[in-house]
Amino acid sequence: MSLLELNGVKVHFPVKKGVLFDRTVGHVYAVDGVSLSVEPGRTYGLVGESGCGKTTLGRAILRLVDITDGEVVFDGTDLAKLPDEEMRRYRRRLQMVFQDPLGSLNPRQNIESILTEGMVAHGIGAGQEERREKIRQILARVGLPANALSRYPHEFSGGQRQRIGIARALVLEPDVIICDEPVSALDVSIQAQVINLLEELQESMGLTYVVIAHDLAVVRHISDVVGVMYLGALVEEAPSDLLYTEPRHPYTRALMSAVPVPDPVVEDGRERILLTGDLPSPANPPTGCRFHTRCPWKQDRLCDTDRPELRDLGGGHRVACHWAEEIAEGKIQPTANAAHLVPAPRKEHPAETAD
Ligand SMILES: Nc1ncnc2c1ncn2[C@@H]1O[C@H](COP(=O)(O)OP(=O)(O)OP(=O)(O)O)[C@@H](O)[C@H]1O
Repeated sequence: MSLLELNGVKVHFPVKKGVLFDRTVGHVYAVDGVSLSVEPGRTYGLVGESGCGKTTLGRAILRLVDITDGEVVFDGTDLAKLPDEEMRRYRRRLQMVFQDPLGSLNPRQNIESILTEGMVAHGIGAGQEERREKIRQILARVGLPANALSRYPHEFSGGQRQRIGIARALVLEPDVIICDEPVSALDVSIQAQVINLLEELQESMGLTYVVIAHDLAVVRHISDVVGVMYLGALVEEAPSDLLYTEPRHPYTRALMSAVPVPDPVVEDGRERILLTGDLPSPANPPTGCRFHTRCPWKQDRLCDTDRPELRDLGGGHRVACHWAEEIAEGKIQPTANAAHLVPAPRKEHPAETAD
């Protein structure tokens, strides 16, 4: 049974004009009909280009933005329709860790004050001493010294500040943590440490994660299931390894082909898809399949008229492309009008030439 289920979630931001910004002249379709589910204790990774709606979707789960339509079912309750008063009871159980730890920590508060704030608001801990003890335990769990309590955010390194951000979520004893680009502001050498910490905490505390990131390697490593977003919609979803080895949507294939592979043997024969053209505006998305304006496999039929829904390919693999099977079987060849396929030159390997 899933702990978190999204059904047709839409977040449309009104575009206002006029002297008083009182005239709605259109909408930004930031999230436009996303359905997915997250199992308890597992990690759902969300990837996609900047502006595709990942953060807005994360914020919608926590109801930090107004949900235009759809359901956000958490532990059997649709949060989208809950009155604000009742939503408060659920807030504690769903927390967010942000990309920029410094920007999300008040520089004038010491760590104890930052961590205590949410506990007081949610009635956790009987008094100051009990809360302090809990904070000490959590700081130890995230690998920070106990003397961090009286220090201020600027006194810590980027990686330590992200640990503080994680501790701030953990003191509230959440079930779900939405991690929005949790390591992209950190040095590469520190990224692995924070990812490992998130994994350890998940294991020991039974946490459920939604990890939002543009870095495919990070998402692959940490996620059980990965969803790929393009212009406000999921275009593909699969168990992590399956998605990376058998991407079926042209957009996913393009994303994957842009990731450098350290193994030169793999690199040689690899498909390279260079997407041309800008990402269309979410205020004016293309008709039909939203990817058709940049798709190397675009067909004259269906692509620009019918918006594809996610279809089940089996094994938890879902794809929103009319022609996914034909493309995979090589029955449809790429056209060069919207993107170039650049097959890498096949180099000879010593193993192949040695006699
Ligand atoms: N409050 C808002 N009002 C109007 N438009 C918004 C608002 N918040 C986000 N948007 C727009 O919605 C779209 C999706 O933004 P979002 O931040 O969710 O994308 P993202 O995939 O998380 O990108 P990034 O990785 O750059 O954060 C963008 O076009 C953005 O400009």
